[in-house]
Amino acid sequence: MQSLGGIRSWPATWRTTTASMTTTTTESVRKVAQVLTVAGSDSGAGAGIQADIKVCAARGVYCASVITAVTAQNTRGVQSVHLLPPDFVSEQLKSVLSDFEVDVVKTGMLPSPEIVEVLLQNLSEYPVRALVVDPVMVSTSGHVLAGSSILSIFRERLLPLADIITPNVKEASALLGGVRIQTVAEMRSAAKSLHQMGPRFVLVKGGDLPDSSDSVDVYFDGNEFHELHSPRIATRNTHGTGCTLASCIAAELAKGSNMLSAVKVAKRFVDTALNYSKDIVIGGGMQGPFDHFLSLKDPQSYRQSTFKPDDLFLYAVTDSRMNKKWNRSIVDAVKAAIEGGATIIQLREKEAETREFLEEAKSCVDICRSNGVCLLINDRIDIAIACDADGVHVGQSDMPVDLVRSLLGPDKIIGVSCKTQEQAHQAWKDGADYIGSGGVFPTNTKANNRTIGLDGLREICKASKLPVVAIGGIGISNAESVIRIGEPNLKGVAVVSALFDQECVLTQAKKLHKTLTESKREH
Ligand SMILES: Nc1ncnc2c1ncn2[C@@H]1O[C@H](COP(=O)(O)OP(=O)(O)OP(=O)(O)O)[C@@H](O)[C@H]1O
Ligand SMILES: Cc1ncc(CO)c(N)n1
Ligand SMILES: [Mg+2]
Repeated sequence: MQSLGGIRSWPATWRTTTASMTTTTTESVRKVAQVLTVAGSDSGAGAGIQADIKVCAARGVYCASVITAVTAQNTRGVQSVHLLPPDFVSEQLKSVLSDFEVDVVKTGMLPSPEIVEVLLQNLSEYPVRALVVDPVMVSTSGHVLAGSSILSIFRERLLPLADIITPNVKEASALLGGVRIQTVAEMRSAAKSLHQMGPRFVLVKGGDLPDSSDSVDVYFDGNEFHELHSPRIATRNTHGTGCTLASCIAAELAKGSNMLSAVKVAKRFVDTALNYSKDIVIGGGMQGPFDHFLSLKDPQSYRQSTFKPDDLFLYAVTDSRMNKKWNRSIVDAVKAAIEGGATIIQLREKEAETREFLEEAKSCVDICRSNGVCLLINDRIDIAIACDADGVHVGQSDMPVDLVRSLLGPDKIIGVSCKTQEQAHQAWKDGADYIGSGGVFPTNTKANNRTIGLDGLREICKASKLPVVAIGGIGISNAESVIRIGEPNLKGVAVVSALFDQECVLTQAKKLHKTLTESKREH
């Protein structure tokens, strides 16, 4: 199996370009990111194959399905399980893997060692870029979906091939021979022991951890731990959270994300979907399914699963003249800014030729996506659509926000520059996601730009229903005074010269990140 280190990336969704229907000489081809789920069917459709297909569809990724078992299952529990013959599972695997360009295989219920065996054989014959193993063993209702007979083949042969495994606390305990896991400290030590079985990354899920007010998942990459916290949502609709999390990781990997970014997006997706569906009623039992398609009904909360206001913390805006002056490409500038801690990137290229800009923007999308950082394009809606950027930033004399929204669709982020309370209100009414406010201090980057000062910034923050990022003449020496205004919806600062009109972008980004972090801590 190829390692994830060499992961390829491409514009991944089926939105990106349209194939020409009329030309006969050159056929335009769209690459679609593809996941194959190898899992069991849940007749209640909250977990298993049905959840996997829904998640991938919601994330813009194609999902093929090889069924290992059929369960008679509802919100009250699992009534019966029927295993498919291993030979027939193998037939399905061959059908899909010999025909499709599968990027990532995700496994769920693998109910017998013979079925794991045919999976291993097919994976050696048809390598894929990444393998996500969700070691499903017991349903939340307590029914055994895969018994102890699968433990040894899991430990010895499947886990060593996995890029990531995602056990819940019970599954982690079973894989480790029954160790006690009841605290986050015990989850950490379980993650470490599981890592020694060979997977490249381990995520121990804490949805079922007793007595915790947070829902904590522990991620281990072999060196470092990350604890992913989210408030525990009070709902009965948690059936299928595990399948959803693993499939969302697979979908993000298929689109080109690195592992930690994929896991973070997946955790946020589960959290947003659970929150959105916490009071729906489907079925009469204790374990209801939730709604994966919130994007169709509540676009704003869907956007929040990829963009959150805190992403505005250190907002880097590129400038073609500065890159030319320091003789570096946009791509190198963006790489250095991200490495130094930039949390969102905007490409603002006023003089670039369209064709060249588009190619550069595509490369920047790949870099940003693999680092889990959103990329916005200034003003050029056409470029944003063509390179599948995460959104745009527009000024008051650019295209109006409601039109931008209708062109970009519900999933994309829109930011607007606002100097007055009225403009801030309008931006909110038109469906923007954040506003940029300034110039806070005088600047040379933008000619004839009125300075609003810290007082003007404070007024706009008070009036704005949207998160605010401050812009204009901000750098290491005055960033603290901006943070110090202490308005809760002021989420960060946007900078141009302070990063890009500098000899070393990386060093300046690191310094500014440190200054902002310290200022935030103190105020
Ligand atoms: N009530 C909740 N509120 C917020 N997040 C939750 C809640 N329950 C589970 N999660 C999150 O959902 C994800 C799946 O975790 P969980 O431990 O429930 O997996 P699982 O037991 O394999 O799920 P399944 O119900 O599919 O068997 C984790 O990221 C976990 O933190
Ligand atoms: C088929 C199936 N797979 C996985 C799970 C775990 O949620 C389930 N309940 N049912
Ligand atoms: Mg659970």
